[in-house]
Amino acid sequence: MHNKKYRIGIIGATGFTGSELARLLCQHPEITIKHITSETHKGKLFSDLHPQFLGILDQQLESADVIENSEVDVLFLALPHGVSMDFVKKWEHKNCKIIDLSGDFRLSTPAVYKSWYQKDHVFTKGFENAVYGQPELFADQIKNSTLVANPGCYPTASILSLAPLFQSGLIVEDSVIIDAKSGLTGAGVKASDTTHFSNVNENFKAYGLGVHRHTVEIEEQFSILGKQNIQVQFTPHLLPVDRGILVTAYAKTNKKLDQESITKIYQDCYKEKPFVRLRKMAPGIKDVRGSHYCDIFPFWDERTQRVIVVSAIDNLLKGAASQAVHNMNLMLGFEEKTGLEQIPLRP
Ligand SMILES: NC(=O)C1=CN([C@@H]2O[C@H](COP(=O)(O)OP(=O)(O)OC[C@H]3O[C@@H](n4cnc5c(N)ncnc54)[C@H](OP(=O)(O)O)[C@@H]3O)[C@@H](O)[C@H]2O)C=CC1
Ligand SMILES: CC(=O)N[C@@H](CCC(=O)OP(=O)(O)O)C(=O)O
Repeated sequence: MHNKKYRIGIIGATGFTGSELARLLCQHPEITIKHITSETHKGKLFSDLHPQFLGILDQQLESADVIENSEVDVLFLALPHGVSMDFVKKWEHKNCKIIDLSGDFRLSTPAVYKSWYQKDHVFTKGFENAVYGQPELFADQIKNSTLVANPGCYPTASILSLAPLFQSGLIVEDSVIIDAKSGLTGAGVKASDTTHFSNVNENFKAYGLGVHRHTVEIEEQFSILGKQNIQVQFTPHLLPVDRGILVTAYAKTNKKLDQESITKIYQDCYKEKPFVRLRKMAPGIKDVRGSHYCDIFPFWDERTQRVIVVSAIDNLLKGAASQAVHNMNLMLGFEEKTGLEQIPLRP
């Protein structure tokens, strides 16, 4: 039997992204799941909570405190923001790599974090080491890092939609509008008024206008790629579906393009990126559901002289769990596609 060398732990395994991580990692050829934690359900079997794992991962959920002295090679934090930072603080001096799925280490400074998350950061030192884990853009830094800040779901779809044009210096500063829609699992496993069936079913609404924390995450990454200070207008919407994010991004360019030239820019940027697929027409969320793909269609609107880019991801996968596994593959030196080649699930 193939010897699975690397041991991993998932803190917060009962949540939506934690259980998606478990699903992917159960089938990963190089790792073994050593610990899965839950505070609310410690002592129960994972498969009692998530029956889809029956006979596959009948492992006991432990309290995160109990595993503090255990050794793992990679620790995934699938915890709410504001909670993850405590665990990074506790684990960062140990000989393990940490992949944090929350927003706690994605931004440039503790001050920026405080202004968008309305919370003091308890582990500001982590900002010095954290690498923004967008594998298509920062693979070299990710390979050498010990702390990866896994990108947010809306930022993943938004950043990949316009990165080629920012890298080419073609975007007119402050012309970017991002209209984004997410399925309900983006809101986490805990029920709330927002996620109540009758508030979501057959409904569709915008939220977080002008204040959503992903605005600054997207702006910071565009500013790095475009080498200038970028502001974006970002509006998220809640879709009455389980999973999926669709982004429609609009921008002005400082040079006249056409469909052929814009297609070429995207082909050049993503030619060696196996999980970005360039489409010939606007993708839908079902085209990527259950997979690690980000499907993108860049369109030049000759009439308005604007670029319109549509991108689609699965928020729980490319927007969270599979992106975290992609980062792990880079950090541990595996082939980047290992364990990530699921074909999208449709209809
Ligand atoms: N859902 C999505 O599409 C995306 C989520 N993310 C981010 O990933 C992280 C996880 O998201 P998601 O899986 O949706 O969240 P969930 O709310 O579904 O799950 C979070 C888990 O964290 C555990 N938890 C909560 N509070 C504590 C605590 N104080 N100490 C220890 N464990 C705690 C809970 O488990 P228990 O009570 O069993 O201990 C819970 O199952 C979040 O930061 C989120 O913002 C990022 C991109 C996309
Ligand atoms: C639909 C929905 O509610 N989505 C979440 C974002 C998803 C997410 O988890 O983002 P972070 O990792 O940055 O917290 C929201 O808007 O708050």
